[in-house]
Amino acid sequence: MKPILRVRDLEKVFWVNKRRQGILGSALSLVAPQMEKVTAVSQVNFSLEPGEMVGYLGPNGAGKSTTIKILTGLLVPSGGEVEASGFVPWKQRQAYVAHIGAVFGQRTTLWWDLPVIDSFELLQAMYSIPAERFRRNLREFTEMLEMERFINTPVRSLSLGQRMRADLCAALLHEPPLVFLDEPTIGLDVVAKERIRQFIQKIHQERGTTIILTTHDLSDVEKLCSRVLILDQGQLLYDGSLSALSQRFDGRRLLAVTLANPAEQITLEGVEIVSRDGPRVTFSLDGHTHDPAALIQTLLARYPVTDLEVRRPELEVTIRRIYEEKLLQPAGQA
Ligand SMILES: Nc1ncnc2c1ncn2[C@@H]1O[C@H](COP(=O)(O)OP(=O)(O)OP(=O)(O)O)[C@@H](O)[C@H]1O
Repeated sequence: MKPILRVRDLEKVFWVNKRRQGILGSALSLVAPQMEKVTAVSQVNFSLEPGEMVGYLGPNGAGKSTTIKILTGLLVPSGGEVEASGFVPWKQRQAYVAHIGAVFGQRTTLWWDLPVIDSFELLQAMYSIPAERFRRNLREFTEMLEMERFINTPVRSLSLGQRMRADLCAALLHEPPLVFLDEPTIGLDVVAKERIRQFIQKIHQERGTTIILTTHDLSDVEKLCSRVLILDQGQLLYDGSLSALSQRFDGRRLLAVTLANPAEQITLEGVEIVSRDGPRVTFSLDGHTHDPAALIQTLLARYPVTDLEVRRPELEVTIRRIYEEKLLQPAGQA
C-alpha cells in the first residue's frame, strides 16, 4: 500500500539571537547580534500507512511541535522532503489543508468571538462541505462529544475541555483522511481526557483516519497507539511498537507482597526491595536472572501473606528512563 505520509531526511534549523535578554542585551542585539543555531529537527525519516494511528513522543524541546508544524504546512523545513496525501505541505498549503485536520491543544483554531456553531459554518464554507454531509457529521460529532450545551456559546467563554472538543470537531467536519493532534488532552481532567480518547478511537476505527498524536500523557498513547515514534534533540530514536519498547528496556517485574504481620522483617536473597509501606513490600525482579514463580513459592513457604501481585513497571517509568539515561541512540550511532 502507498504510504499516506512520507518524511525523508527532514531538517529544521532556527537561528536565535542570543543577545536578546535585558535592556542592554536588546540594544546590543540590534547592533551586534550574536546568532546561535538551534537544530530543532534533524534527519528524521518515517512513513505512515493509511489507517495507522501513531504516537509522536519526546521530552520538552525534542522537536515534536516543529515537525507537526512542517507536516501541516505552517513551517518550511530547512531540508528534506515530505509527501502527505500527495502534497508537499508548505508548497501547496491552500489545496493541502482540505485533506488534513489539525488540533493544536495549546491554542484554538476557532474564531474567538464567534459562537461555536458559527465557526463550524464558516469552515463548511471554507472547505465547501456539501450541506448533507456537514449536517450528518455535525449531528454525529455533537452527540459523541456532548457539545449541545455549548454549541451556541462564543469560543472565548468555553472551558478548556469544551474548547478542545469544539476544536476536534472543527478539525474533522470535512472528513480529512490524515489528522495531526498536537497535545489534544493537555490540561484536561481525567473524565474529559477519557471522553476525547474515546472520540479519537472511534473516528480512527470507524473512518480509518490516519492519525499522528503528540502527547506527554502516556496513557493517551497506551490506549490509542500500537506504534510510537520517539524523538529527542531533534533526532528520531525509536520507531516501533510500545510492547517491544517496554520489553526491550524494562524486562523488570515488580512483585508486591502484603504481609499478614506488618512488623515481619522480610528478605529474599539477591532481590532488591524498592519500597515498603506498612505491610506492603515491593521487590524488583530482573527479567533475566529471577524466576518469579520460584520466588513466589519461597515467599509463601516462609511468610504468611495476604495478597500478592506481579506487574510491569509503568510505561511512564520506562520512557523516563529512556530519556534520562539516554538508552536510545539515533539510527547509525547505536
Ligand atoms: N520559532 C522558533 N525559533 C527559535 N527556536 C525555536 C522555534 N520553535 C522551536 N524552537 C526550538 O526548537 C526546539 C524544538 O522545539 P519544539 O517546540 O518543536 O519541541 P517540542 O518537542 O514540541 O517541545 P514541547 O514538548 O515542550 O512542546 C527547541 O529547542 C525550541 O526552543
